[in-house]
Amino acid sequence: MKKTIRKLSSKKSIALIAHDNLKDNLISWVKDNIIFLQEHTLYATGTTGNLLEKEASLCIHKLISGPLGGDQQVGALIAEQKIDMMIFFWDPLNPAAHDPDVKALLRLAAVWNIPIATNEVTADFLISSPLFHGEVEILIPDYNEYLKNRL
Ligand SMILES: O=C(CO)COP(=O)(O)O
Repeated sequence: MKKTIRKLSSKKSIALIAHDNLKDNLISWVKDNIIFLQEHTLYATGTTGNLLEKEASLCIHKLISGPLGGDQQVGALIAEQKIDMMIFFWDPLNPAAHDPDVKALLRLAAVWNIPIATNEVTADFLISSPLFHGEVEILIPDYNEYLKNRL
């Protein structure tokens, strides 16, 4: 597929998500990195977002809780190019009722080529990258070209 360039500005829109067994880990990671994160626009699925607001006093755009559609909402925002990066503390050891939604979310993040971390160590790598703090160009599907070829 033909690609085009998308610019991620230095102020990024970041989705924060954690499965239940990893919510405490995400809360401490966010607290540890609050000085960096508070510069950006933050989104989160329902429970994660409410906990982060309470525990880390951050202002967060809270979506619906994951099992009730929140993962799909994040996926839709990624497809609309409204999310620049995703930190998802994903639990690989526990099956969830909404696993198809999680898979769909990860797929859309790959399609739209945004940086994602699905564990804490990768989140550390992302947040300590110079690219996190600056403007970045990424390659994404050229939607206009894609549509032109199909019509
Ligand atoms: O289920 C989730 C991710 O798949 C997260 O949803 P909550 O933040 O509502 O727990």
